Amino acid sequence: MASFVCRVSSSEEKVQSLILQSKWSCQRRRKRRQWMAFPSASLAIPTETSPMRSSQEMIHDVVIKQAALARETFQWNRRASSTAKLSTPASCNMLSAAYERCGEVCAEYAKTFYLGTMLMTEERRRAIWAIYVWCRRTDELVDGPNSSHTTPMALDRWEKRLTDLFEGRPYDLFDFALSDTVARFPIDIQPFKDMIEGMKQDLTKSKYLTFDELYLYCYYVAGTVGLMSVPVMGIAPNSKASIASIYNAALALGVANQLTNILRDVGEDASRGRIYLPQVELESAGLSENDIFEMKVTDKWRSFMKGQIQRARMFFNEAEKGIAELDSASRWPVSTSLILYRQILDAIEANDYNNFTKRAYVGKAKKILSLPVAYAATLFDHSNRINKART
Ligand SMILES: CC(C)=CCC/C(C)=C/CC/C(C)=C/CC/C(C)=C/[C@@H]1[C@@H](COP(=O)(O)OP(=O)(O)O)[C@]1(C)CC/C=C(\C)CC/C=C(\C)CCC=C(C)C
Ligand SMILES: [Mn+2]
Repeated sequence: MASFVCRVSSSEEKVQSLILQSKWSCQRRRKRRQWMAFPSASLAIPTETSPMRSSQEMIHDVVIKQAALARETFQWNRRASSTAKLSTPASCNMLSAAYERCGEVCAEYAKTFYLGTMLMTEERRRAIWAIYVWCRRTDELVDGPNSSHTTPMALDRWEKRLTDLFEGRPYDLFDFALSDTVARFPIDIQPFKDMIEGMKQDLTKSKYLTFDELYLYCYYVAGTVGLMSVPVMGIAPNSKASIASIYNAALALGVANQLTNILRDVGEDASRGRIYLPQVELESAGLSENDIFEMKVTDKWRSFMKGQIQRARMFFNEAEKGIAELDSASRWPVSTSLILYRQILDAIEANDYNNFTKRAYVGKAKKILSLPVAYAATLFDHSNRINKART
């Protein structure tokens, strides 16, 4: 990963601080939304007695804000995009080179995903590459080979750099591509800031007490990707769904992916002293942290895992409903990525829930087969919805 790992500027700039926590600490109570029911009582979110707002409520506010911004700015940005294009041949060449490098990074680090982007229009594909590279670099700050040098202050500087690129002051070639992307599409900075917040949390937090805590983490590091991507993927002009419901589906896809990542990597994470699985749920399944560190697949573990897998699948189902609402050219790649990721859950089952020492893996043949399956799913679901709307 060395070739594109970012170096965060060492200047001691003071950065605005993280907005969300203070904004979210307001005690405004509102009716609790139970939009995601849980498969068993032991997985229910224990928020009813808490005076604080649940993660779902707080994230819901972000989704509503993103949806409103997208509605307001879509027209404006489309018009602005013609002026966002750089005029001199030299800067045009540099921009093409910047996007090309983003594409190369994608192709190198996420082959299947890169293939998916080849199904999109050129403008969208390049934008998704630029977002991908920024996300990957952000993750590398806490997970990459130099992560031991990453401090919260370094992440503050990364955030300052983000603000700069959003204001048209990119720092390097990759930032240049993203800076162009955010000028072309109605993309808000908040999900990017939230991803940085999640990475900060990862530096200090190695345990999650409740699912509500884990859900917030999943939003930070993955749900945000859904919110960043929708403005690029585009919404079908004839979609009857509300923008907020489409953003919710995108959020659900990110959360589903991250929960799947967590379930796949239990052993690997435990060997780094990390347990993402909610402690309260482990306890009510009769499991302790030590059971995880000892990495034994017992019946208790299998039954616990069944519940966790069921919940991840519910998020995938929630996400699936949104795909038909996306612009037609974006449905296939998103559907492919959903089907591929969801198969990791099947692979955990096929490994008899040994996610300690066996990596759940989706083979090449299955991956290739997923392409026509995803294509058929988008055709079928879309026509189904159109027919429903007609009747
Ligand atoms: C309506 C509807 C369904 C719209 C679809 C919206 C959409 C395209 C959602 C995308 C969701 C998505 C792919 C989320 C990524 C989740 C993810 C894997 C997050 C990873 C975090 C950290 O995890 P960890 O460290 O445990 O994992 P590793 O071992 O390091 O892998 C991430 C690594 C954060 C960084 C995320 C990325 C690099 C992926 C960025 C992807 C995109 C910008 C493109 C998404 C587009 C398509 C076509 C799927
Ligand atoms: Mn990572």
